[in-house]
Amino acid sequence: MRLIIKDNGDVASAYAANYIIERIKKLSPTQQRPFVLGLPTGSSPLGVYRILVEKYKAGEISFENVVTFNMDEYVDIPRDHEGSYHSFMWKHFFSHVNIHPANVNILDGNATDLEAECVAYEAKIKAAGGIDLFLAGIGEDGHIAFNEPGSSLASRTRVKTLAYDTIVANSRFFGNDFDLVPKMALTVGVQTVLDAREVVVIALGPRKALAVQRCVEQGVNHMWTLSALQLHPRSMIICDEDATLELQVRTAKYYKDIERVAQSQGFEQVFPSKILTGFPPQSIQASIVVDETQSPSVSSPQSTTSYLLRASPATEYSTISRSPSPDFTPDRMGSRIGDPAFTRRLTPAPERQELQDRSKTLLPALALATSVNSVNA
Ligand SMILES: N[C@@H]1[C@@H](O)[C@H](O)[C@@H](COP(=O)(O)O)O[C@@H]1O
Repeated sequence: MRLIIKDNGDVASAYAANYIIERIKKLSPTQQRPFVLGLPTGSSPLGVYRILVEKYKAGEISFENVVTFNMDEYVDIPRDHEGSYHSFMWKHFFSHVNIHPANVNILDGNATDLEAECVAYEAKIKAAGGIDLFLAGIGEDGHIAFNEPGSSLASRTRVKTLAYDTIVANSRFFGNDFDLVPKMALTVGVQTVLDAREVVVIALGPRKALAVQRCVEQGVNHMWTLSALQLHPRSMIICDEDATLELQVRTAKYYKDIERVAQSQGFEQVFPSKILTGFPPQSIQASIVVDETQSPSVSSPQSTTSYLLRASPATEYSTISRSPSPDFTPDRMGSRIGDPAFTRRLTPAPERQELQDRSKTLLPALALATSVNSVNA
């Protein structure tokens, strides 16, 4: 996972927007092979959308051949309600660029069969060739999309009950009236996000600092679902200084340092194309029976993390060419070293030997003491 730390929200947003633009341009999308972009809502991506719109208006980028999939939508609020994610996306992004409305995909929180809507959404993502880049925000509790604490890290698009903290945090979009915030949402799953070829997260402000710390410095944990990105081969969190406030100084410095090196090596904006076509790793590919035409490539994705997150033991990694670990080989270091001290320590009953050793050193001393005493007497 890369962590890009910028001085403030504007610089971080510009970095994210430019990154997305570079990625779209690099792919040179066509109608047959569009760029598939996953998108979030919330206040964090607003700066990114503003810059994307500016760059579009300046003729620097076209969304003609871009297909989008939004992360989530509330259940049971009218599509044209100003708090709906449909309204949000058209207001802040879609109506300002040349995207085809038919290429915009947002979950329908008013579908009569919500489960079927979720299943169809996953199928639609797959039919589009998978998501090239998922832009995401982050909740204060570390959620990604609406994958609240405790969500399965293998989850897919589904109906989700919102956490109390999220309802409180999002009440600002509903006139600060807690009761007006929908209590349910449709959301892509953690695994849906992990299946994207690339994930870019924007995290701004001190309210996100604890979540960033948990997700970057601590382990993969379903209570901070963004932490699952640690399993993704190409994920990146772009944040401002305020969002790093809970990180150790050492961590922030480390990420700034390696980014400087990456920049000097020409890796700053775009990964070398061979990385993009080279996963899952050769070792995994070789052991999986797949139709050659379905082999992972830019146009036909196959996520490494799907394998990593599989519940059954991983069998993809061959152990044939690996020598067994010395830890499991019955061997006595003492017999190799030939030092009597080691041999002695490795006897089957060390306590008894210790007694024997002690008696060997104690008895002569005792004998000496006895003889001195008898002389003094
Ligand atoms: N479902 C969205 C998330 O996708 C978003 O990341 C989060 C943070 O929003 P903000 O950026 O406004 O803090 O809000 C909502 O919960």
